[in-house]
Amino acid sequence: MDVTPGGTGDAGHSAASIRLDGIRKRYPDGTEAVRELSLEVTAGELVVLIGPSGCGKSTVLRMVNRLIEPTGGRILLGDEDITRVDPVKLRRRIGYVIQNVGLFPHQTVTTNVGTVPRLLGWPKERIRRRSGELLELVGLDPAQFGRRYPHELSGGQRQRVGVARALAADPVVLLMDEPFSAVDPIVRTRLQEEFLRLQAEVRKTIVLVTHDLDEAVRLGDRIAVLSEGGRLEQYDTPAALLGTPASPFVREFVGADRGIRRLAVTPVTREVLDGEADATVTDATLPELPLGRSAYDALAAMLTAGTDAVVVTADGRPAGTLSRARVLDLGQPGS
Ligand SMILES: Nc1ncnc2c1ncn2[C@@H]1O[C@H](COP(=O)(O)OP(=O)(O)OP(=O)(O)O)[C@@H](O)[C@H]1O
Repeated sequence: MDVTPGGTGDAGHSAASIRLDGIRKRYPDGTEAVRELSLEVTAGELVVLIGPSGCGKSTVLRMVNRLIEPTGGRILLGDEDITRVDPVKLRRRIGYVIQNVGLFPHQTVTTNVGTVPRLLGWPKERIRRRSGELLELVGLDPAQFGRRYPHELSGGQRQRVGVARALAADPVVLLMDEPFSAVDPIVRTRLQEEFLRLQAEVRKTIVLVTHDLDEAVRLGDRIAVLSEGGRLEQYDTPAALLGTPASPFVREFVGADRGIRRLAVTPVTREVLDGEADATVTDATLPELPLGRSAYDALAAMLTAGTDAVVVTADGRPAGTLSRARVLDLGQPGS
C-alpha cells in the first residue's frame, strides 16, 4: 500500500517550517500566559514543549492554529504570516490531536477520519480510500474498525483514530496536546513507538505538548523547556538538554535522574568503545549488543548478565568492548 501523504493521488503537501516571532498572549482578565516567545521548528522536525503546569504550553500550541488569538508577534508557516489568514481555512491545513481525541460520538470511525477531507469537498470515493489508508497507517484494519463508533474502541484505538483524522487531509503541520496521556503507561509506550514509526514515514512538522519528560526525550528531535509566562529556558536535543542543562531551572526540571535518562538517548557508537576488539577473540561470557543500541541497553545487558562489560557487534561481528565504567561516564555531563 502506498501510505505516503499523497497516497490517494493527492499532490502531497510537504511539511512546513514554523516560526514563532515574539508571540505574546494576554488573556482578557490580564493573565500574561505568554510574555514573549520566539522559536523555530524546522520542516519535518518533531519539537516537544514541556514545562510546569500553567507555563503556557497549550496557549502557545493553540495560537499556532488560531484557536487562541495572539495579542502580539507573528507566526510564520513557511513564509506565510498566519496571524493574517482566515483561521477556519488555516485549521484545515493543520492537524490537531488532543488528549481525549474529541471524536464525534455518533459518527463511525471512517466518517470521523474523513472530517477534514469532507470539509474540503473531496469526492466521496476519494475520502473513503483516504480514510482506509490512514487507518492502516495507524495500525487499524479498516474492514474491522471502519464501521465502529468511538465508544466501541479502546482508549488506545481511539487515540490512533484521532491521529489518523489529524493526518487525513495531509496537513503541513501537526499539533498534539498531551496526545498519549489518557491511556495507561503500557499502551502509551506502544503508541509512542508506533507514532515514531509513523513520523519516520510521513515526516510532518510536529509540535507536541507533554508533561512527561520521558515522553519528551523519547519523541522529540528537540525539546523546548518553558517556564512561567512561556519563557524559553532551553531549546535543545534531548541529549544536550540532559547533558548540559542551561539553567538551574532546567537542571531541576530534568531531575536528579537525568544521567540515566541521558543513557537512553546516547547511542553506542564506535567512538565510545573502550578499544578495538580483537575480532578473533570473542569472550563468550560477555553479553553482546549491536552497535547503535543505547548506552542504557548496554548497562541493562551488563546488569542482567552480571558482567562489567559488553561485546559490541557490527553486522554480527565483534567491533569492540564497552565497559560499565565507560557507560557510566556517558551519563555524565560534558562527556
Ligand atoms: N481563557 C483564559 N483566561 C485567563 N487565563 C487563562 C486562560 N487560559 C489559560 N489561562 C492561564 O494562562 C496560563 C497558561 O495556561 P496554559 O493552559 O497555556 O498552560 P499549560 O502550560 O498548557 O498548563 P497545563 O500543563 O496545566 O495544561 C495559566 O496561568 C492559565 O491559568
